[in-house]
Formats: sequence, structure tokens, C-alpha cells
Amino acid sequence: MSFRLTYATMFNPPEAMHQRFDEAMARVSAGLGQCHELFIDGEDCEAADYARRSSPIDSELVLGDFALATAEDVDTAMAAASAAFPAWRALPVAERARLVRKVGDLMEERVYDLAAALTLEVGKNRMEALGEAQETVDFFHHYADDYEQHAGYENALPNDPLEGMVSRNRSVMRPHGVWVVIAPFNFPLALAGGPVAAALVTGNTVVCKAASDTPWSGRLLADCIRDAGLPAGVFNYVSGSGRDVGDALVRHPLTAGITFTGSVGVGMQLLQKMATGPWPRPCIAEMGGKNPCIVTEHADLERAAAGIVRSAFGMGGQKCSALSRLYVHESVASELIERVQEKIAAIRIGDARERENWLGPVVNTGAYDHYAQYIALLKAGGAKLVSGGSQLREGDLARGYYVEPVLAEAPLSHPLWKQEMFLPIVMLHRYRDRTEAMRLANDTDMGLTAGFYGSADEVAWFQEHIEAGVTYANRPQGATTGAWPGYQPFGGWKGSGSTGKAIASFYYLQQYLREQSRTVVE
Ligand SMILES: NC(=O)c1ccc[n+]([C@@H]2O[C@H](COP(=O)([O-])OP(=O)(O)OC[C@H]3O[C@@H](n4cnc5c(N)ncnc54)[C@H](O)[C@@H]3O)[C@@H](O)[C@H]2O)c1
Ligand SMILES: N[C@@H](CCC=O)C(=O)O
Repeated sequence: MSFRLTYATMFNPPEAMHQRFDEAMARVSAGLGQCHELFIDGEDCEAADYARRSSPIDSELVLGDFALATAEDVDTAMAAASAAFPAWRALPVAERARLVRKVGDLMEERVYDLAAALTLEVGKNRMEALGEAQETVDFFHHYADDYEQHAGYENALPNDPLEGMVSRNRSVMRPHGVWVVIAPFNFPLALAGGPVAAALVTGNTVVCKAASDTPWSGRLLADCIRDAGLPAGVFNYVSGSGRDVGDALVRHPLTAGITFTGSVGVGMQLLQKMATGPWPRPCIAEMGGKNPCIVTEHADLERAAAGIVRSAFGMGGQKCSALSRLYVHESVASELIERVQEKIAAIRIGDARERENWLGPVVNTGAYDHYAQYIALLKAGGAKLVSGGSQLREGDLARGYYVEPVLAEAPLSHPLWKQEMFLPIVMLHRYRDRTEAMRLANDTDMGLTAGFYGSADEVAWFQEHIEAGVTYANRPQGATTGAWPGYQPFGGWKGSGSTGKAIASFYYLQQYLREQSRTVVE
């Protein structure tokens, strides 16, 4: 079987992938320092102001100057998207699907260059970066295929049971209009690209905003969409802060719907704003996680340790799916801790461009400072740091935001059990009986992912009782991380998601559409 890259397979890639990534990194690095514009109505648009951005790998490594949109730019982009809507929605299903699929094809040709940019901009290691670039490709293909296979979700219904007249009935699904996509920093390509693909294929036009830390990835997405030949105005890209540009998009009168991916705090505000106004507008909010893992006395501890380390510390814990709470049966806790410690000791931390470094920097100085604050809070609250706890400042590392992975055994009263930290910090509790472990695992306002290691007999109990949208049992590839379009639908329960329908699931695309019942009497 030939190698297929997913987050589950990325640990043993063929040698050629490394070679091609190194070549792409050299190519992309040679082009650093350029000016990156907004993309509105099919054109590059100069901005009134630009932000110079550096890599979290090394603050002296300048990535380029990135446009900061104004409220006026938002207006122009919204007007362009609105003007393009009637013609775009009128295209036949197959034609829109063809164009969306073509964006995916183009991205696939550029997958190594896109990954190199992701490593430079976010600081993720090469396999995480290649994974994200390929995941974005798969979103475009997946949604194009899904929409086409369902023939745009149009269905004929029985004629009314009338005598003397024929009354024909259909259910059709129609797009809403201009769909706003607001992306997070941690998967700036995939979590912009996925919702953009869904909105476009269903016939909406799009204005997309990247996070302040990651404007480059969004602009690279815009380049692929432009080069695939989508009509002007169908896709528009603006970069800038959430407070200014994001808020202007949310409040804009032409905004027909939103897909937001980010923190619970911002997501809840957006949901409220979208519920007010002349009518409620749809808001798909994919939000934070505080993801637990339960390890029972029957678990395969080697599998558990591998999955725990990958999910707690991969990408520096900066995944919504990251493992942050670990509940281990007291009879196996010491042995599991030992195995986790061994694996932490083997982690190479450093410049994410280098093949041997599995753990790169955290994203910015804010995250770096938060790390020190959380460590102080853990210690002050009686937690024992079993591993890690220091920022790394030796040599070249001092120019980036490098921190040690942390395993902290913490009293259950510690407030950090409840707060998403978004850093490589996992808290541990030894439990006596599994009912207590399940109660603790569910004792959070969030419910995104959850992991379990135990006997085959216990898996059904875990699945039945855990309050999470994405679950994994006995998975060494990741206790709580690593969903892939087409394999694991990805969405949160409770405060982690507003819809109960997962990304790339059977029910996802319909959320970008509104139903119209059509009765015609002949
Ligand atoms: N559930 C998921 O699928 C998923 C996936 C990735 C990340 N996340 C979550 O995202 C968070 C990390 O990403 P982040 O730090 O970029 O999140 P964030 O909430 O700070 O920002 C997300 C996006 O919202 C914008 N924004 C901020 N304030 C805004 C406002 N008032 N109005 C409109 N837009 C605004 C930001 O500029 C950014 O583009 C974590 O909580 C993580 O769990 C969730
Ligand atoms: N889809 C990714 C997480 C995305 C959120 O940050 C995973 O499943 O690990």
C-alpha cells in the first residue's frame, strides 16, 4: 500500500517527503520579506497599513509585511462578495464542484511550499505542517465530492393527494449569501480552507479573515483560489485584528452567515451577535477544548504513553484537540508516569525547520509569557511538576518561544483543571474507581475530544458516558488528537461547538444552506 499522509500516519513518512520539504523550505525562505496584500474582487488590494511579522522560530527571521484591513476594506470585500453571489449560486452543481475541486488540485501541487510556510509562520514541525496542508486539500475534495454526490441536496417529494389537479413538491437547499469565515492561528490554512470550501461549493460567496498571527497562510489560500480561476468577488481575503476587522465582518449588514473557529469566549460573543438584528443569522462556532483521557488498570500502558505524549505535546499543545487532563487508575499511575517521562525526555525541542526537532516554539510572546504564568499558578496551587516547567533560553533558542513539555500532578481543586491553556501542559489525577474518573472527565463546560485506554470490554462504557464530540479508544497515534476528513468527523459538544454537527461529517454542508419547499400546481 502506498503511503497516504494523515495525522494518524505522519509519524513514519517516506524519506522522499523529507527531501521535498527541505527543498520547499529553501525555495520559500528565499522569497521571505515580501509585501502581502488583501485580495478583494479578484484583485490584490493595497492596504493603508501593514504589520511586519517574524517567525516564532526566530524573532529575527522576518516573514514579510502583511496588510491590515480597515472597516472600509471590509465594506468593499462584502460588497464584492454580494455582487458575485447571484451568478455564483446560479452555476450548476457540477460546475461549482469542479472549480472547488480545482482549488484542491492546485493546493496539492503546492503542498510542500504551503507546509514550509506553515512551519515558518506557526512554528509547527514539518509533519504537522505537511499534514495541515494535505488536510486542506482533502477538505476541498471532500466537500466537492459530497455536494455533487448529493446533487446539491435537492429531493423530489410525493405529489399532494389531490383529485383533479397535479401538485408537484420538491425540497431544495439554497445558499444564504455572503458567508464570513474567521480562522484561528493554530490551523490557519485548514480551518480557513475547510469552511471556505464548504461555503463556496454550496453556492455562497465568501469573505475570509485570518488570525492576526497568521495572515500569510490565509493569503496563500487566496492565491490558490485565484489561480483556480474562480470568478472575481466569489472569494475575498482580508487580514487584520479580530477586534477591528473581525468585529466589522460580524456586524456587517451583508453578512448572511459565519463560520468561526477559535476560543469559547470570542465564539460565544459572536453567537450572541448573530442571534440579534432583524433576523437570526447562522453561526457555526467551532470552539475550545479541555480534553480528557482516562487510563484504566487494564490499559496497554505503552500505547497509552505514546498517545498521551503525542496529544498533549504535539504542536506545543496548541490544538483544540490537545490532551490537557489525564485521569489514571491509581494502580498503574506510577508506571504510566514513568513511561510518559521517558518519552518526554526523548522529545527534541528546537527550530521547527529541522527534521530532528519534533517540538517547535509556541506561537508568540503572549503564549510564551502565559506558560510562565501557568507554571507559577500550578506550583502555587499545590501541583507537583513531574516533568518540565522551564522556558528554554540557551543559544539560538533565546530568539524564539521554546518551552518544555509539562506533566503536572495537581489537586482537583486547582482552577487550571477548568481552563484551556493551549500550551504543552497536561494535568494528572490518580483515581480509584472509573465512575469517579468519568465524572471528572465530564466536569467541564467543553466537550471536544476525549481519549480512553482500557480493555476492549470497557470501550463501550467509555463511549456511552463521555460527553465529547470526538472520541478515541486505545489509540497510540494520539489520545485525543488527529482527526482527518473522511475518517473522523470533527466537532464539539457543549461549549466546544454550537451545532452538534461535525466538520467533514454527513451533516456538515447542509449547515451552509437553507431549505426551500417548492410546490407547483399544474
Ligand atoms: N473546535 C475547533 O475545531 C477548533 C479548532 C482550532 C482552534 N480552536 C480553538 O481556537 C482557539 C485558538 O485560536 P485563537 O487563539 O486564534 O482564537 P481566538 O478566539 O483568539 O481568535 C480566533 C479568530 O477570531 C478572531 N477574533 C478575535 N476577536 C474577535 C471579535 N471580537 N470579533 C470577530 N473576530 C474575532 C481572531 O482574529 C481570529 O481570527 C482555542 O481556543 C482552540 O481550542 C477550535
Ligand atoms: N483536527 C485537529 C485539531 C484542530 C484543532 O485545533 C485534530 O484532530 O487534532
